[in-house]
Amino acid sequence: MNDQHNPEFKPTKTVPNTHVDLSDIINLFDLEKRAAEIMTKMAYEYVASGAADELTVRWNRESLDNLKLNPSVLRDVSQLDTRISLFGDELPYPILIAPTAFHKIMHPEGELATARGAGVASATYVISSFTTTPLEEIAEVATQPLWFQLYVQDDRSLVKDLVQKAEAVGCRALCVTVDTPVPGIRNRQDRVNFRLPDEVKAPYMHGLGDQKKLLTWADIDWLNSFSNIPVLLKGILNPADAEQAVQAGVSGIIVSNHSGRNLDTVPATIDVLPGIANQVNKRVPLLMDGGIRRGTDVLKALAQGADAVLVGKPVCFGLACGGADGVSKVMTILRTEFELAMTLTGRTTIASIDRSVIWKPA
Ligand SMILES: Cc1cc2nc3c(=O)[nH]c(=O)nc-3n(C[C@H](O)[C@H](O)[C@H](O)COP(=O)(O)O)c2cc1C
Ligand SMILES: O=C(O)C(=O)c1ccccc1
Repeated sequence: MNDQHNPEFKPTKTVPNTHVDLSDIINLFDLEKRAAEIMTKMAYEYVASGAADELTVRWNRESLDNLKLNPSVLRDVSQLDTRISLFGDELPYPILIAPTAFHKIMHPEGELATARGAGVASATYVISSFTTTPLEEIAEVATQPLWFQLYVQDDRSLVKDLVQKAEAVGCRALCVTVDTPVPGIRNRQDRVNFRLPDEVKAPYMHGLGDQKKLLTWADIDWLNSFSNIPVLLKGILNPADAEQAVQAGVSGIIVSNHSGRNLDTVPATIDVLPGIANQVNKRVPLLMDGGIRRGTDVLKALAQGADAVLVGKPVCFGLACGGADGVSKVMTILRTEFELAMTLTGRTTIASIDRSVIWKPA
């Protein structure tokens, strides 16, 4: 979509209206480089940074890189089926847009551009509690399933209202983020004195810093008691918590370390995934995020037990560089790479992607 031809497009002073030529963007790493050149320093540092020494940020990538693939040859790979079913919806491929905050600091059209890009790419978009656009407006432009990510704030009656609003606009699932009782150490954000520009508002949130009544398992029971949509927990990193989540009756689990943005030195998500997958044993869908940048990463995550993955930072960079076009480009690049990875490893269905895809020394 071209901004100039979009009747809803209103330039703001929030971010420069940079619309990059996306034709030289071949992969998701190209996009991050381009984003670093065109985003405001504050927005770039917000998106790109991790907690403290960023060891977990690095490990997410290193552990994915260190897994090697084990192709099977001479199989008929002329027909691929990449569809999955999640909570009654069919997704054409197993990659979702992770919830990320403050899209209007990345692009003037903010979450509307993200929703439009998701629509073009046939991707499910998980809206952040820190959306800078009202849910109704996002729902109006969305053509693919929306999910909602929930941060539980102290005022539980407002939390209930927000869940009900998400349901009312048609969100299909609720991802309750459980890894952020307090914000992590964000040295790079502190150095640029990160704050929202005055004209950008997150209408549903009153900040994370003032959470005094901490979220506990009792709150998950409470959410389950009234939510009419499936409740997933986002930010699980060990089998014991995954087991407790299943016992609590959640509908799904997202293995996540918040892209290494919260507690530095927790392990890479791809490393904890197999143990959690063994524990959960397919009782509920298992999703994973953190460092997914290549189609082979998606394949590896599915091989280690995920049913689907989410991508965060690349979508932010795509949004910054090209609004809806940039978002759809990110998803389409990853989808295309994933299909190639399936073809070249001889796996034509999602069900056929198991641990045998990962190479092991004899
Ligand atoms: C800029 C940014 C903002 C984020 N905001 C949220 C948020 O509001 N809620 C949440 O649950 N996770 C948030 N996350 C974490 C993502 O949902 C996701 O777990 C993570 O980004 C996935 O890793 P990746 O970015 O390496 O793909 C954010 C991540 C980034 C990069
Ligand atoms: O940046 C984040 O990762 C995040 O989840 C968040 C969003 C808004 C405010 C503080 C943290």
